[in-house]
Amino acid sequence: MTPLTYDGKITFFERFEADILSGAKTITLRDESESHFRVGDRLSVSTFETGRHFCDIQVVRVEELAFEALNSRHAVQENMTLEQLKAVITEIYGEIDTLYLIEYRLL
Ligand SMILES: CC(=O)Nc1cc[nH]c(=O)n1
Repeated sequence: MTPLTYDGKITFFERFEADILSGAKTITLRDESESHFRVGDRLSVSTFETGRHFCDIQVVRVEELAFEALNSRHAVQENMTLEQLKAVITEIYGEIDTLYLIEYRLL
């Protein structure tokens, strides 16, 4: 079998791992420091807390998104309610105006 070559790495909090692996969470919303991902990139995914690798993903969409434009479709793609999603983003990034939506598929 040909080994996977990676274009980069990304980390997720452990609390999101099960949702990613089950396919319930198909996007992630990041700040400008993680806006460099490109469609087609194959990423090694590990936990933020310990760096444990738990899957590989391929980026299928990258889009700038205003916090104010977050809607219930984004929430479904994050497996949360819209209220929960806004609270999680604010908890992670504080007050933030511009996000980067990264949609991915599991490899
Ligand atoms: C580690 C980290 O920043 N994780 C994040 C941030 C935003 N969304 C997400 O799914 N995971």
